[in-house]
Amino acid sequence: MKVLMPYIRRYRKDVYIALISVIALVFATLWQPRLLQVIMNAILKGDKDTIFQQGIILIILAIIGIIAGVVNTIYSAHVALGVATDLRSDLYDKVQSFAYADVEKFSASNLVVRMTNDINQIQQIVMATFQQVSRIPLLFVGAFILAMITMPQQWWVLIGMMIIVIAVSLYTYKKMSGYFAKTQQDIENVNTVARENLMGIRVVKSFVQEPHEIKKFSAASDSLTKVTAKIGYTFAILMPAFFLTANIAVVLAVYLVGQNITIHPTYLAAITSFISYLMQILFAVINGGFLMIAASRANISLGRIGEVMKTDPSMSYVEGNSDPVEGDIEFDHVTFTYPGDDAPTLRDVSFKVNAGEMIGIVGATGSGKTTLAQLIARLYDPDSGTIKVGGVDVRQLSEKSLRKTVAYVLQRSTLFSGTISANLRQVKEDATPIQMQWAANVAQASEFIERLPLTYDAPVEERSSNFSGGQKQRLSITRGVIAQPKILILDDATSALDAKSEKLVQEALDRDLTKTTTVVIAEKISSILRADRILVLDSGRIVGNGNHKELVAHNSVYQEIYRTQKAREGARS
Ligand SMILES: Nc1ncnc2c1ncn2[C@@H]1O[C@H](COP(=O)(O)OP(=O)(O)OP(=O)(O)O)[C@@H](O)[C@H]1O
Repeated sequence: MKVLMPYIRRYRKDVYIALISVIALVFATLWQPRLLQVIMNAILKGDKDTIFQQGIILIILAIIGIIAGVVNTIYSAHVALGVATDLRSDLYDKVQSFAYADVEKFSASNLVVRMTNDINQIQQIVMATFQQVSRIPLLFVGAFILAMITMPQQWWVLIGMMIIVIAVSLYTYKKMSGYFAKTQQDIENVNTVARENLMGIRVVKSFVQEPHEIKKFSAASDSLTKVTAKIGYTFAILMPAFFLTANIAVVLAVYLVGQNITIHPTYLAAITSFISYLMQILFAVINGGFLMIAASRANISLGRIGEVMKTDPSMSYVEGNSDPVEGDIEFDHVTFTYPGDDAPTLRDVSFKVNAGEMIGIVGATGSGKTTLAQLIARLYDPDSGTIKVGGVDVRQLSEKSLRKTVAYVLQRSTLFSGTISANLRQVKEDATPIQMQWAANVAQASEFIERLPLTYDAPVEERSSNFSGGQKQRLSITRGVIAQPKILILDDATSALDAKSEKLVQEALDRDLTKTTTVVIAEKISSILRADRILVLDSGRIVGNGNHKELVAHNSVYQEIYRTQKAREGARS
């Protein structure tokens, strides 16, 4: 609730209107049976004046009720939609402020569910709160008092019905809370399975994994179906049970009153009014139950949203200069462990790279190459040691300055849906067509971009599905070089290019980005032969630092990798 109150306060005016309209609505609802009673008695007496007068008041009251109901719904919706929109936007901003490790901790699909499904739950409860919360107690107490006034001798029928209905409601509420918590968890599981499947659809298809994937999805979906069905069954039993209780109360009241109706004809009007109040009490309890169930569901959602809102980004940046720094890189005794891991992935790593140099990083799979690159871009901070870029500790650089200095191109390129130029302008807002063309030339992308009907304004579909793997990599490199960064990290970023294109990219980088420090992580040694220096990683340690010739002559790990690759190439040719 603490999370929600500041958001609700922003809509004070709408809240007041919603609450005032509820009071008008309750008044109209409660007063109508009373008026009916007066009119019925007047009919029995043949008092036309009273029938006419009270009839008009009854119509006015009904109109007031309708208007108040509509106004209440409109303003409750204003508050609910406003709160949900603001909360969603703040949640999104919060997630944007997260470090990479924080997003990994929650998982992307989990955060998506929190931003969509959980926010929807909250929207619904806020709406229900301003429609029902003040209405239910007013209606309940008002109907109870008026029922007692109308037929005081039937007090025990009233109390009996209330005890049964409230007891059943409380029991169901307790049971339902557990079901709703499980529903939320199951929705998340279904989302995770569906998301993983759809993101990896090519792998699923190519490895004929559909039956396995269907089984996985069915398990998650079945669990959700089961718990949803349990909720449905409980409601299916609950509603008729409530109405049965109310009907028994009505029959009992009618039976008891009916015996005396000839002696007291006014009882006829009173019993009609009494039954109306009984029904209003029943509706108040049912709606109260629904509200409690929705509240318990929303409370879980609120907790999940609060958890994200309360999480401080595990990494913060200093404010300050947004200018890029020079391209030197220095690792000084850097050790790094992934959050939650026991053993470090990088151990006591030290090396220096001068601005403008090209360095290659090689090592067996899992040796820590990507991790090392991620530390240069400060996606994580090391456990110990320092990383300097342009002579400054990366922790002392503003985020803008670091992003302007370091461009990181990944093997699995992520382009955003929109257009090619919009993707390039994400890195360089004021990129001109000539600059785009230059960057595309470096990445060997201009040839295919210029064949597209809309060239640089060509659309990029979701997950860039309208481009081939090689084209995606070229576009990513284009985006990486467009701002002429001081440091360019290519993390296996040319793996989908053929040898000739890869060579052309390398030559263009040498020719056009002479001042840029290039860090190339490559599986193939042929990709880094021309590097000024090559770092050899083995189980998170640097075991070699030299050029190709030196390493081939003296470094056993490098020799092993080189030999294995040569043998593989020999076998292929
Ligand atoms: N986000 C993560 N959380 C926990 N452990 C991780 C994470 N990312 C990588 N690792 C682990 O760190 C080790 C090094 O991974 P890294 O990706 O740096 O290796 P790599 O040398 O780039 O491998 P490859 O050549 O296969 O890309 C691996 O054992 C990997 O399982």
